[in-house]
Amino acid sequence: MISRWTTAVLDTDLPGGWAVARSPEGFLFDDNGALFPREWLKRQDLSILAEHGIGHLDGEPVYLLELHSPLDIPGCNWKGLRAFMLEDDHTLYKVLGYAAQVGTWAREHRFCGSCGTRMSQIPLERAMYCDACDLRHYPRISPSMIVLITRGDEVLLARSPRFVTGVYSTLAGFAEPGESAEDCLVREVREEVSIEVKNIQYMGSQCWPFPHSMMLGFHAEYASGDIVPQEDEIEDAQWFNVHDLPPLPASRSIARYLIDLYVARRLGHAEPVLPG
Ligand SMILES: NC(=O)c1ccc[n+]([C@@H]2O[C@H](COP(=O)([O-])OP(=O)(O)OC[C@H]3O[C@@H](n4cnc5c(N)ncnc54)[C@H](O)[C@@H]3O)[C@@H](O)[C@H]2O)c1
Ligand SMILES: [Mg+2]
Ligand SMILES: [Zn+2]
Repeated sequence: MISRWTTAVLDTDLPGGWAVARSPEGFLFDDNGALFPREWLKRQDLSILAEHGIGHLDGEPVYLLELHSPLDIPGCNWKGLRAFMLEDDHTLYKVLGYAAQVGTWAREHRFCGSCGTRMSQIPLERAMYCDACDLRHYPRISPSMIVLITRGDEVLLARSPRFVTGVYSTLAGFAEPGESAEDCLVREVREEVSIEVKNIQYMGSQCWPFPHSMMLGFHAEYASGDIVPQEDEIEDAQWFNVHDLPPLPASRSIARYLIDLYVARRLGHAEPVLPG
C-alpha cells in the first residue's frame, strides 16, 4: 500500500499547499479537520513563531505554522494532540504527531544552546543552524523503554498518579546517558517496582510524540523479588491475571499492544498489529 503521508523538508518560500496551525493550546480544527489551505490560513492575524514544510499528504505539500499564541477564528477551535490520537483518523494523527515534534523543536531551538545567537533554518535539512558556532541542532528524540513483565498467566501492571483513574499500564522510563535500552529496562524495573527480570526480548518500537519519545518495547519474565512501588512515581502495581485485567491504556499505544499481544498468545487469539 502506498503511504498517504510521507515526511519531507519543504521550501517555505514556495506558495500553496495545506497547513496545520499549532499553539500552546493544540492544533486548530474546524468541521473539515485540522488541515487548512495554507494561503488562507496565513491571511489570518496569526502570531507565527516558525513555519516549516513537513511533508506530503496524498501528494500535496503540508506546512506547519507554529504560533506564539492561539487566535479566535470563527468556526474554528483548538485541540490537543492526545485528543486526535484517540480518534479514528490514523493518518491525521501521524501528520499532527510529526508536526507537534517539529513544532516543539522549532519553539525550543530558536537560539543556540551553546552561545545564545539566534539560529536559522537550514534549507532541505531538518536542522537549525548557528552561524557563530557552525553548529547544527536537530529535533530532539528521547529513547524510552517500555516493558510488559509476565509470570505465567499474570502480567505486572502499574499506575502512575498522572494516569486516568483506574487505568493500569506497563512500566516505562527514559534512557539515561551511558545506558543500553536493556540497561534502562533493568534499572527502571528495579526503581519502579523493586523486582528482577530475565529473558528480555525486544518486541518493536513506536514514535510517541508527547513530546518526543521513541518507545522501545520489550517483553520480560519475572525472575525474583516482591513488588515495592516507587514512592511518588508509582501509585500502585499489581499482578493481574490475563482473564481479569483492569482498564488498559489507549489502543494506539505500544503499552496496549504489548499487553494485547501477550494475552492473545496466552489465550490463542488472533495477534494485534503494532500501531505506528
Ligand atoms: N506509548 C506508550 O504506550 C507509552 C506508555 C507509557 C509511557 N510512555 C512514555 O514513555 C516515556 C517515559 O515514561 P515515564 O514518564 O514513565 O518515564 P520515567 O519513569 O523515566 O519518569 C519520568 C521522569 O523522567 C524525567 N524525564 C522527563 N523527560 C525526560 C527525558 N527526556 N529524558 C530523561 N528523563 C526525563 C523526569 O524527571 C520525569 O518526571 C514518557 O514519554 C511517556 O509518555 C509511552
Ligand atoms: Mg516510568
Ligand atoms: Zn552558537
